[in-house]
Amino acid sequence: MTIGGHGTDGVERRGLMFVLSSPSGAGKTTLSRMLIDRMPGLRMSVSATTRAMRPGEVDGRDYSFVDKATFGAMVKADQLLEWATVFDNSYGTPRAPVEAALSAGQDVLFDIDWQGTQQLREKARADVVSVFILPPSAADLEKRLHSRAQDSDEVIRKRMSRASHEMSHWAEYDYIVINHDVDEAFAEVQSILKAERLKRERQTGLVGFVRGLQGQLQG
Ligand SMILES: Nc1ncnc2c1ncn2[C@@H]1O[C@H](COP(=O)(O)OP(=O)(O)OP(=O)(O)O)[C@@H](O)[C@H]1O
Ligand SMILES: Nc1nc2c(ncn2[C@@H]2O[C@H](COP(=O)(O)O)[C@@H](O)[C@H]2O)c(=O)[nH]1
Repeated sequence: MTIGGHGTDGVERRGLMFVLSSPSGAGKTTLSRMLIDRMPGLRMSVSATTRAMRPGEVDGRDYSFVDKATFGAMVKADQLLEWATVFDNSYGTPRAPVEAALSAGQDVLFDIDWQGTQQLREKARADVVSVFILPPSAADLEKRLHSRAQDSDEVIRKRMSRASHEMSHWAEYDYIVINHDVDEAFAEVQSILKAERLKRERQTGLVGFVRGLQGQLQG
């Protein structure tokens, strides 16, 4: 994957793939929206899905809502960077927008499950930074799924019964954030992104930058 661009300080930097995963309802969509609003240089990856649109969701913003045949054709044409079946529906990351954003020096934010994270890691290990969001308790998780008021009781039951399995993948992630308070969790996730952007190996323009500084000192 071709990755490169300029950091906000003008030093060339490799774009990174910032992944948030969690059991359903722990808060990754909420945290993703806050990150996109408040962190310049970060683009959301809009997944394709065969699941039905929820009230308030917008096609092309929250997901690209496609039928099963279209999703199958995208898989066949290798248009998805990763894909998985979650809660009986297919979800996948369209490849082209991600590659375009990374090539333009932007970081890309993914709200995907553990299966997708594993696939991204296999493809671009050095560029993936993964964060697993945990709920403070099972009771809070259930309350959040109900308070979102977008899924039937049957769907919520399914998601609660999958939560333990989803959570069993926590140790595969680089960072773990417990989402007690949304502002605190946001501050933690934001700190991770800021620190990862400054990693020496990501700042590919540093050699030239430091040489320039040394030239100024000598001249
Ligand atoms: N720290 C928090 N305290 C209380 N409620 C929260 C907190 N974080 C998120 N919520 C609420 O919990 C509900 C679920 O959050 P959200 O939709 O972000 O979860 P999610 O992990 O993206 O779920 P899914 O995987 O199903 O998309 C939302 O109504 C959101 O406003
Ligand atoms: N592997 C992928 N998982 C994805 C993708 N887009 C979303 N998801 C995950 O699916 C579940 C359910 O999402 P919901 O919007 O129906 O609540 C959640 O864990 C998402 O993170 C994707 O492109 N690939």
